[in-house]
Amino acid sequence: MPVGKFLVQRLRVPTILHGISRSASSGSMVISDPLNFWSARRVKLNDTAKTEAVYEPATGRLLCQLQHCGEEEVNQAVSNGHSAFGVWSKMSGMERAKVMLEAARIIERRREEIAEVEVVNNGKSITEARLDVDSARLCIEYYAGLASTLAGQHVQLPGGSFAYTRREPLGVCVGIGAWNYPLQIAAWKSAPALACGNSMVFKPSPVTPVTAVLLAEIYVQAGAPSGLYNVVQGGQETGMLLCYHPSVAKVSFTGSVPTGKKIMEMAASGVKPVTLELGGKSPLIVFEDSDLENAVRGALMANFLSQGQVCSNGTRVFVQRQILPQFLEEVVQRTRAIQIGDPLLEQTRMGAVVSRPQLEKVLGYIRQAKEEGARILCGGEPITPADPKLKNGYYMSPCVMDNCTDNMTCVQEEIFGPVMSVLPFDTEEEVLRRANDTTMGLAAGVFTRDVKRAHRVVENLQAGTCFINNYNITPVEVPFGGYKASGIGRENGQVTIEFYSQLKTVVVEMGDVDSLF
Ligand SMILES: NC(=O)c1ccc[n+]([C@@H]2O[C@H](COP(=O)([O-])OP(=O)(O)OC[C@H]3O[C@@H](n4cnc5c(N)ncnc54)[C@H](O)[C@@H]3O)[C@@H](O)[C@H]2O)c1
Ligand SMILES: C[N+](C)(C)CCCC=O
Repeated sequence: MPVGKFLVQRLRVPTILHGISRSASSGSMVISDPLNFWSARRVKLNDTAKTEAVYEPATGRLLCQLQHCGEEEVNQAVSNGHSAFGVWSKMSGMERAKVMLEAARIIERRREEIAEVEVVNNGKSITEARLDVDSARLCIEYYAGLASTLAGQHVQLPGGSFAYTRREPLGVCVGIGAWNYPLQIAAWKSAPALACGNSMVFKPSPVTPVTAVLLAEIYVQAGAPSGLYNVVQGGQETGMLLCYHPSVAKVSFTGSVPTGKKIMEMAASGVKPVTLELGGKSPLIVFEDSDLENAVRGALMANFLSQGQVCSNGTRVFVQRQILPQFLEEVVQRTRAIQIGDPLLEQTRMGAVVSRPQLEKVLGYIRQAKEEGARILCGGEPITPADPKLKNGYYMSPCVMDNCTDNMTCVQEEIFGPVMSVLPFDTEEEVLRRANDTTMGLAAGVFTRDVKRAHRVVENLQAGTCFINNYNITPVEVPFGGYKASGIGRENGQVTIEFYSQLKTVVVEMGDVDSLF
């Protein structure tokens, strides 16, 4: 990692963020401005609004108070979205691209400060947060590039008549996000939506409400019409108001499977299309002929990014029995070496879990795994870093477990924390059956030097995204999404245009009407 380069950029950036005072050190950022956003500005709700405390995971300190939107505010945001849609949907793709590219340019310029805010709100390391900001920017750039390519077909009909199709936007799209990739999720949803000519009302997770609003300000600064991308804050109630809203054309959701099912039911009542990016319990298969060094690196990337709070994580690591001892030795050694601590420090590779309840939940899974017979090879303990300002933060050591079996809770359920379960296997046929034996199917990975086996295995894996000899790489040019209960639709790549637009067929008669009556 070119840490030196990052450091230089960090020192160069301005230190003032709208409504946020900071100095690049955990425990010092203050967020005072309202976090709801429509009419091209931050909106303070009246004092009767429901509020919720938001914490800094690194220190456990109160970061801000979130005001939840109710029916009146959701109506205002959707109505703003509607007004913007009237303007934006009539602009050419090139005109829309210009605004989006300007937004991308602003994000690039403000990379460091945005990444720092993400760290303070989410707890992930600054190194990872920078990559998330890059992914958000790249996604906006990518869809800006596609905006002017949206086109229909011309179809010749008898007698000189013809038909054509128009690819049209849907209207006001709702985005609802999870807390693990707050800015990236907001960008992965808004970029294709806006490129297609839609407007968006986005609701971040109430745990991580801050950076989605920065994106809203950036779109406005880039020249977006007022109301093009709005942010309403809140939890389940606010989300439900959005899903049921009669003026909302589509819901794009990222979150857990149980919530995804509810979203689908609510959208069904209004016959609205949904994109669902849900959870996973993905397999990573390591064959005995793998490049062991790369397989170990891949297993770490598959389990410990973002404190293990990654939907696509390969948390069921199947290792062919012949190489199990060497694999475990290497994985454990490297896991023990992961630097845990203040997520704003350059050397930190694992920051804080997002919240106290999430930390307790993850530790609870580890306790249960032990009771069910798993052996803890390293980690799995709460940690109190030496720095006194971090003493109330939500830290734990990354955990590797073996002696796992397919029926254990830790192997069946999404833990969403830094916990790797290792399972031995003997044959390709056996591992495929076991890898697919789950209701979910977000991602999967295979490490092998045998190119034929690699492709044969991925062909038979029931997962929307498969990695060969790597893991958790998600370039914005390629589709990302799940099979089975892990989701519906895709994000990223050209195909996502289909999920944010609709086709209108126009039939043109050039002769007389040939009436049967
Ligand atoms: N597939 C993906 O791309 C992807 C990416 C990131 C996270 N995830 C998944 O997200 C989950 C973790 O995130 P989470 O805990 O924030 O998920 P969650 O399902 O609890 O919440 C997600 C969002 O839904 C909102 N919400 C909750 N109940 C709602 C309701 N009844 N109606 C409308 N909105 C409602 C929440 O406020 C939040 O904004 C994990 O399962 C993870 O795998 C998936
Ligand atoms: C960029 N990652 C690490 C693959 C995360 C994708 C989004 C899932 O949580």
